[in-house]
Amino acid sequence: MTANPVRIEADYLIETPVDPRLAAETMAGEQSSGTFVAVPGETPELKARAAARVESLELLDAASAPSLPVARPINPDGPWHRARVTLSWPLDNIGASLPNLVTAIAGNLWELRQLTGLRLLDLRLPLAFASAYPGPKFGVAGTRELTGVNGRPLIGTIIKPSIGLSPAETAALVAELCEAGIDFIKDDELQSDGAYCPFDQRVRAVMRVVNDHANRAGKKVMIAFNVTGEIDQMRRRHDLVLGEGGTCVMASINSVGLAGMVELGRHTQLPVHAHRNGWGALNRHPALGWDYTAWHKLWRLAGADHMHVNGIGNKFSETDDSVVTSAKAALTPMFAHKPCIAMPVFSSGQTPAQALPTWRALGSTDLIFAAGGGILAHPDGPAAGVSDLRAAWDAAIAGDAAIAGKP
Ligand SMILES: O=C(O)[C@H](O)COP(=O)(O)O
Ligand SMILES: [Mg+2]
Repeated sequence: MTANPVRIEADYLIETPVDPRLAAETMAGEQSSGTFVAVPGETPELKARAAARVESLELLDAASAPSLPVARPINPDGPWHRARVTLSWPLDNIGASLPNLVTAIAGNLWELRQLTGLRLLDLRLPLAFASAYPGPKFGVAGTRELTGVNGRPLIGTIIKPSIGLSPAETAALVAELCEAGIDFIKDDELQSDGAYCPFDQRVRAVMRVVNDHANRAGKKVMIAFNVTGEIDQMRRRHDLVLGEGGTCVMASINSVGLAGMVELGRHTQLPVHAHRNGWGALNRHPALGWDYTAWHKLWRLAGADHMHVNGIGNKFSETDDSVVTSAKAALTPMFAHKPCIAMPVFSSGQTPAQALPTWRALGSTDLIFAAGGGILAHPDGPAAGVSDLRAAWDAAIAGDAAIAGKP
């Protein structure tokens, strides 16, 4: 059997009380043909075919204490070396399969007692993944075409209160926002198909006002309806949105999982807005979990057209640098022939004050800038919230910092 030379690569930050080279070899072994002890069948031929490999290891500063607990610590007094490690796997171990990719690059290795810290930083996938998965069907260009917005970000909001409004109340708010000139509105991720705001009734009520407005004003506002659910429900909800003339669906990607998102990505005839709620559990501790740069590639391949990246000066715990790195990653091509660009969505405590710093940090207008409280809590009402945000972005792009800083 001749080994296929095509390999998957993943970069990690590791922290370990053992020799980092040994720790990296343990990761590679555990995640491919090895286990805690040599087994007879792991022949040199089998290893040549199936073993993961340590491609590179760069020593970094040591930690002063272990970042993560270990029940039976090895070398309890340290030192805890840190290193950047690249591992590779033969593509043929798993084929071009996103769910199995996650098991290979991000499976049991989180639990290894040889590691007191492990973070997956980035990954590089063979072209077979580009062929096997849909990727975004609309991306930036398709979203701009559907909304008619060019040369500036899409100005958006989130229905607030997030939950509690009836379909008629939701539609009334949408009508007001359409009149105010908004480009994009999304359901909050907490709003799905509850008893007092059923999905079907909400879509019909909202699309009635969106279509009316489009007929009168010639501008169809993009509404990201939250279709999150089981796979059949998502397909059915998507079809309803499409049938009512809607132009976007939203899914909570951690809730529907990779298989759910892949199926939605294959089925969809509309842009898919990917809400990343739950992300904090995968990212918040610096010595554990994923960097967005690695993680978001899974969802882009699965079909995410819009990817949430938090926002500058957000209401959560993420640094501005991390937010901007994520947004730039979403706009960086994954494959030369299939870039899979996803439009970054800045959302979380956003107001007109963040327009200028966002523009300066990103240097691109290819984003959705979604302000829930930042528009709907405006003292002069939602229409004033929309026009202030639009003015802040226009001024930022035109270089007028004074107006862009207006609260
Ligand atoms: O789903 C979202 O993106 C958030 O609910 C944002 O809401 P905010 O703009 O009020 O923080
Ligand atoms: Mg929300």
